[in-house]
Amino acid sequence: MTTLSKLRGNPPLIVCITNDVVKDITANGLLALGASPIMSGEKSEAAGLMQAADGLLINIGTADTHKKNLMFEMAEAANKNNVPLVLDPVGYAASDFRRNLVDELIEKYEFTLIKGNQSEMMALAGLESTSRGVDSTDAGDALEIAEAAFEALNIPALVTGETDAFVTRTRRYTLHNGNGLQGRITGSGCLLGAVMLAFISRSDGLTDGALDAVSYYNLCAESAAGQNPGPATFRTGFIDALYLNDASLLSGKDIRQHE
Ligand SMILES: Nc1ncnc2c1ncn2[C@@H]1O[C@H](COP(=O)(O)OP(=O)(O)O)[C@@H](O)[C@H]1O
Ligand SMILES: Cc1ncsc1CCOP(=O)(O)O
Repeated sequence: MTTLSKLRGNPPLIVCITNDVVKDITANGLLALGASPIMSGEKSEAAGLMQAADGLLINIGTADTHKKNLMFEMAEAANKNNVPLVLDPVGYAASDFRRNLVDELIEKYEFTLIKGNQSEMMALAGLESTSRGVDSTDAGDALEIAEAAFEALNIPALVTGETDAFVTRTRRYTLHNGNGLQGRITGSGCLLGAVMLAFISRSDGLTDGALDAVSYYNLCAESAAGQNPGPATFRTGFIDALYLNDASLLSGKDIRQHE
């Protein structure tokens, strides 16, 4: 059985502590895919939610002091219950608050995966970045950035952009599907973190789950872009594509393994 069929047959509960901009697209994207999203804003729910959860996403896009405490409580409960934990360091270099929050999260908790765009991951890896906000302003070598991020953080790392790169302790890949319209809607990086958790929670291994997730997601974007030339209809078509396609779409994946 494919990971996508397993996911659809047994929808994973994905808890999303995510930013205020993308809550809607994250919930709708996960539901369309076949997963079960829940957003939370209350730290006293952490123990109970993490006993039932199949994944926890921490996305710092609109974090504040209240959400920081919530993130710590949830991450601790996720680690206690061995719940896969993904970190999206949105706008890492944009402020000291964001940098300190992410650095503290990484120091305190065990993350299954960290994913970010080139600018975010460059800054995290200690490389010089031109970043100012939440969008990537850099155009470097995705694989080199992912390697540098893994080396600096010791966490499996996905760098997103026109080319995506995934690096673990033993494996290095680049992924070449996707469409430029993904950069023209807000939330396409944020939703990907949640989708990755859904796949990882139903996959036999982190790498297979991560590669299937990114490829399926980006192939859905390609198919939606074919029929929707502008961002607003693309966004709708993309959610439809997450629902309408099945694992056979993955025959179009373009993944390259590197030595
Ligand atoms: N120019 C592009 N061509 C193809 N895919 C893209 C392009 N830009 C972004 N993507 C895809 O969009 C998703 C979000 O990536 P990115 O825009 O880098 O993240 P963020 O929204 O966090 O800045 C990823 O799945 C990535 O592969
Ligand atoms: C615009 C914005 N501001 C804070 S979070 C956010 C959304 C970022 O979403 P993505 O990085 O997935 O495009």
